[in-house]
Amino acid sequence: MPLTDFKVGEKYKYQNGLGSYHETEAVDGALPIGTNSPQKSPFGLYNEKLSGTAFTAPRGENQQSWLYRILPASAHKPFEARETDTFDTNPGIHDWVHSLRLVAGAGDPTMKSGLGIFIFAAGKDMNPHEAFYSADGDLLIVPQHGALDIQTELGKILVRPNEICVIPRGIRHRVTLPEGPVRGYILELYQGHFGLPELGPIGSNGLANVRDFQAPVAHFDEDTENEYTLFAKFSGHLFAAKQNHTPFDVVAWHGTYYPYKYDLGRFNTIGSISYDHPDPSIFTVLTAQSEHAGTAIADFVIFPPRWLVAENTFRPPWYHRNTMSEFMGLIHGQYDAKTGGGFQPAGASLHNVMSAHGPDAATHEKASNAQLKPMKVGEGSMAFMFESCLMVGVTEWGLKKCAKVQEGYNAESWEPLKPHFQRPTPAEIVNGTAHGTKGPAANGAQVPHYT
Ligand SMILES: O=C(O)Cc1cc(O)ccc1O
Ligand SMILES: [Fe+2]
Repeated sequence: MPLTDFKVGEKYKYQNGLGSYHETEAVDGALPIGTNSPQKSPFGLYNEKLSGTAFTAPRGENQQSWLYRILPASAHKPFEARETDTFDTNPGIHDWVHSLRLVAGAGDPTMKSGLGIFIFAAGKDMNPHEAFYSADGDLLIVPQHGALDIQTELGKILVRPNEICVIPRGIRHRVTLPEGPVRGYILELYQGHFGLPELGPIGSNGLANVRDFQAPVAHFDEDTENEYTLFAKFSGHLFAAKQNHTPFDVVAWHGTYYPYKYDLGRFNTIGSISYDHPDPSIFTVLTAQSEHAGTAIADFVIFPPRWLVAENTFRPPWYHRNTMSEFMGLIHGQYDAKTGGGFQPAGASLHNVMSAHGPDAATHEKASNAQLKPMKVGEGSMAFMFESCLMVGVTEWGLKKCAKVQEGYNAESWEPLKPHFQRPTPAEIVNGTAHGTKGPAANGAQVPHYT
């Protein structure tokens, strides 16, 4: 069910549409008309451009916004290196910035290539006089527990479990926790940007619909008295700079480069209404394509509650080996390929390039004997996958320090699988009854098959 049906109040206001040109002003008349960079902007604001792509990127890809603010972003003292891996000075309770743990990744932010996957678990608000940005990439945030109140330069966003948000590279933000501790996953995209997948024969609507993505409206604070600390993640390292004014002073903005949120409950899920289990690409919410069309640096894929009606079909995911890597997480409920108990909410799995995987033994047993009535799977459940064409390496933290690795994963999932093969008898072959199962023949038609 969509979450965003109920009112969240005046504090959060959004404009709908992804890839759209948006414009918003917190004070009427703050956007200059017919010019981006007038000699003097309305109300004495500074003009500032924020580029999300090279100036010369083709129009279809170009992303940039114009910000009209009280002081420009450059008005800060020099950055100094801060602890990167050692911020655990206050054990157990971290704010957003210090809660991010790199668990896996591929590539290198200095080359603007690849991605990083983080787990976060924060227990306290960021200080009111702090802000953070990542120069390394776009942050796709998937909360699993608790709400994130994210004040960005471009406005405020509330993100709860079953919603996601994207904060593009460079956008300053501050995270507070209105409902207490939070936990979740982040995919940081070091190259390109997320967009919607092509729909092909599906047609002009379906999957995640454009209008369900929400960008914030402009919101600004006025403070040129207090000292602020600006944290930056740059090439995987943390830096901090002081400034004597709030970074959240953008009175109006317009453009195509902005943060946005999406309620996963609004996803229009499509599946097989005849037979066979389709590829999970039909569940892609957002994709970041490599230069090779159809091959993603990162796909964000979800497994929402849905009806399964396929006839004569082994309905869970098939056993498979993939040239892509598959990092999965569970927001809530149970994933239909893992009913044996190993994969829990807030957990994660990684099936790297060519790692053989599929339903665990309990799921196989159940699904291969189930009566194939229409059935709803995933009720109250939401699993997701970060799928990448890259080989994803696991960090020292992911392998050891987190101390959460499920050592018996293979043993519990697939080693209990039993062979069921029965060689046909010569009589069965002669009688022509040894052809295996026939196709679905839902309408009684003969399905051709060959021996
Ligand atoms: O491995 C997984 O559980 C993810 C997955 C789901 C699916 O329905 C088909 C392929 C696939 O990799
Ligand atoms: Fe898979």
